[in-house]
Amino acid sequence: MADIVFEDVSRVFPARDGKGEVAALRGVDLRIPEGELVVIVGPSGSGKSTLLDLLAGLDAPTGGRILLGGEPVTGPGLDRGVVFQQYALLPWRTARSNVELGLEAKGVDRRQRRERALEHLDLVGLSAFADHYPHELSGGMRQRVAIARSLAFDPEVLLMDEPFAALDAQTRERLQEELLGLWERTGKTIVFITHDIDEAVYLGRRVAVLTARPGRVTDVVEIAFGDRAAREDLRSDPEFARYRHRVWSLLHTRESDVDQEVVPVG
Ligand SMILES: Nc1ncnc2c1ncn2[C@@H]1O[C@H](COP(=O)(O)OP(=O)(O)OP(=O)(O)O)[C@@H](O)[C@H]1O
Repeated sequence: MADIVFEDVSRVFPARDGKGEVAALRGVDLRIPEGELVVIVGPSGSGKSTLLDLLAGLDAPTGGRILLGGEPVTGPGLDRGVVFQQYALLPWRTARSNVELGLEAKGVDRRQRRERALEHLDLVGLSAFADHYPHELSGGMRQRVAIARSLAFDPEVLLMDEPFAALDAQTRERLQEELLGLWERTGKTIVFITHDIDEAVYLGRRVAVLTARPGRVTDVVEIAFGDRAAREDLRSDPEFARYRHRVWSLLHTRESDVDQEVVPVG
């Protein structure tokens, strides 16, 4: 089972002004079962991006360890696809050719690359735009291409760092809906980072709440709406408001920890 386990994970950076240290994460414990959609929510500066970078293998913890399928994460790998806030598409490549990128790295032959790219563009509703360049696409479409690119090389885990934050509200809601559909169809493990409580409650089957810096998981809220499809406007549902309040309360419990941001050394 490709479960993800954070065991007492810390990440301390040297302060940018050269004086002391910044503890971005301290003692993070979290288990994410395979196939789960987990949202990690936390205030600005609580170490959300740091946590995702560690899981992506783009950075290493200064304490504790992260296991994926029982193996410690020691660097980036094709078992994890990452989608960032900025689309990170290559402007000189078409949508299809951008989706093919990861497949090239995997050594997939040309014909299969093309097929897989088109299949995944279809999955995100962009078949008709395969030959368009990023500048010819809207923000939402570009982010869909980025998602298709991450899924095309069939990673076990999809890591998403505030992927919809730069989009307008309507597009964001549409992409949230699409992401849920994608998750149901593909059964991928998805770790989604956001600072937006509504987004967390709407998407997450479990919402892990980080304290203010240094980030630590205070609680994991299980979200179970029963029959989502039966509710026309889930966000207006009283149950949604209750979950929202629960997460909000957890986010506001440990703000005094901000004082610990800089720890002098020596
Ligand atoms: N390379 C670095 N060097 C020094 N400090 C860093 C470094 N990277 C992150 N930090 C600090 O670690 C803390 C957590 O940063 P991080 O970007 O992970 O938070 P975040 O929760 O993603 O914030 P936001 O929601 O604002 O993007 C911040 O105080 C940040 O300044």
